[in-house]
Amino acid sequence: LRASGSGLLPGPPGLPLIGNWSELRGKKLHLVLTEWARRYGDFYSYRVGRNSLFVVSSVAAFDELFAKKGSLYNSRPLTSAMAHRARRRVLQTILSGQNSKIFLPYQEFESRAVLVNLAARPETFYHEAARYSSSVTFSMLLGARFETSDAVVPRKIRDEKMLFWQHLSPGSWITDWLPFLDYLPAPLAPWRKRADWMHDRWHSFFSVFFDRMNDRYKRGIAQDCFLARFLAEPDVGRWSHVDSVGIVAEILSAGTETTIASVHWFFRGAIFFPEAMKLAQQELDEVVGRDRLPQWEDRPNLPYVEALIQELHRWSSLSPLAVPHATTDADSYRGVKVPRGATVIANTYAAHHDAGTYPRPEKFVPARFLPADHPWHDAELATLQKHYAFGVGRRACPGLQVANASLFIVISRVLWGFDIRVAPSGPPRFETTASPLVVAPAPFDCSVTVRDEKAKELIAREAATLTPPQGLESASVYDGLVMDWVKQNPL
Ligand code: HEM
Repeated sequence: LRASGSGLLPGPPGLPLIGNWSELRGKKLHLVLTEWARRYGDFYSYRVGRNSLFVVSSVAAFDELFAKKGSLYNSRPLTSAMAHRARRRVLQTILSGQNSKIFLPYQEFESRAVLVNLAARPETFYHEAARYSSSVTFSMLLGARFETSDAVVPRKIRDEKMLFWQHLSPGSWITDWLPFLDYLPAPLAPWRKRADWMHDRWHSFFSVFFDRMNDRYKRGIAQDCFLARFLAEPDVGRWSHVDSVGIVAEILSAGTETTIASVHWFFRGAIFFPEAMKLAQQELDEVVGRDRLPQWEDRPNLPYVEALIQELHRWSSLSPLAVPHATTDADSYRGVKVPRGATVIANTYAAHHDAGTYPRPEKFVPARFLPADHPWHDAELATLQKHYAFGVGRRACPGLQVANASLFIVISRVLWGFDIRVAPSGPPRFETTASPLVVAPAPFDCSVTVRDEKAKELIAREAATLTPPQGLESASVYDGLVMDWVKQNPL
């Protein structure tokens, strides 16, 4: 316990000057913070340099701080580019409510393409997940789609994102969110130069997409897409290049990798929890039958598939620490003083893996999210029927509806058409990718086979008739531009 205002704040003791830095270096931050939550409780702080970070790790504390005291706990640390209010408004307008329906034709079409591609080359399922999610976001934002699962652009976006986080953080990404970076003199803060370099690089990379569309718009040849509509707004002139490119960067980086990771976790879950997948297939066969694919209209009649997606969010916890929040004013919680501008991390991974809240948390059991009157409802495991995968409080993910629709249509169709089993080489080891904000399974093998003759026939018919929604161009137009950019911006 360390003194904090009138209270004593639990947390790991750490060393003078560097705080807990050395305990975090090279480790997966969410795992260390979860271990500390077990030791120090659901509200503790740790230190990096002179700065204290507060970690909140239980559903009760999420509700108390991010919901009840929402006006105090839902800002972003000042260094975050995401703090931009106007940008948030635009993003929310595009992504939520009725507008999220703009994505539906793309999700509809691309999920059919997934079936066709999986039937032809089942071993590419890992890349196909990336093609699907990238195509949905690119179609909406830029009016372009990826035809093949080995496209260069989604991989480059991911590489740049990894680089972004690695370079902004000397050892631990969270330091980017720390005000103390700003106070250290330059010789003690070599990362600041790197951070500037990385911000410039990030902006320059996403300008490739923005500038091309801007140019097409000016020449009157832009296809209908969100970016073209944004450029047509009367007050667009008030937006700086940095902010406009920032919208493109945020949608491409926040929207794509998360959905890709979800689909990867789904395939991994299917290998280890076949009984859950069998129940979903049983429901699909009863509700949809074997003569057609699941459609949007089926969604309300497929509660088990819906529950499977909720459980996927909880079980995977792919954004384990959400995005750090900051306080807008000083507060006191459980007798502990939380200063104004403090970084507050919602450890949703820890909450999702707390056996008191979600019994047997390591198990993938969709039945815990089924309504109580459903015959497959699992009363023993169903204590809390909500999760925090999209973050906490007012800052929660604006892409929630888009993401859930993307997942519903692709997961219901894949389960309708395919069996997913352990690969002949055996079950995959547990390895995750190193990205700090999004944790995904590293590439792995599994066996994906068409379920029956009905599925085979229907997918063959799809293959013969599938045509993309009108007005979309091939995203390969960006391949050359992105590769030229890579050449001009070597590491
Ligand atoms: C499985 C899919 C997804 C997950 C698990 C997810 C999760 C999250 C989380 C945890 C946050 C931070 C919330 C907080 O601070 O408490 C976030 C923010 C955000 N997400 Fe998502 N997300 C997903 C899909 C998407 C999609 C599809 C889009 C857009 C097309 C999107 C756009 C954003 C944006 C723009 C923010 C930043 C909002 C802000 O800073 O105010 N996300 N997401």
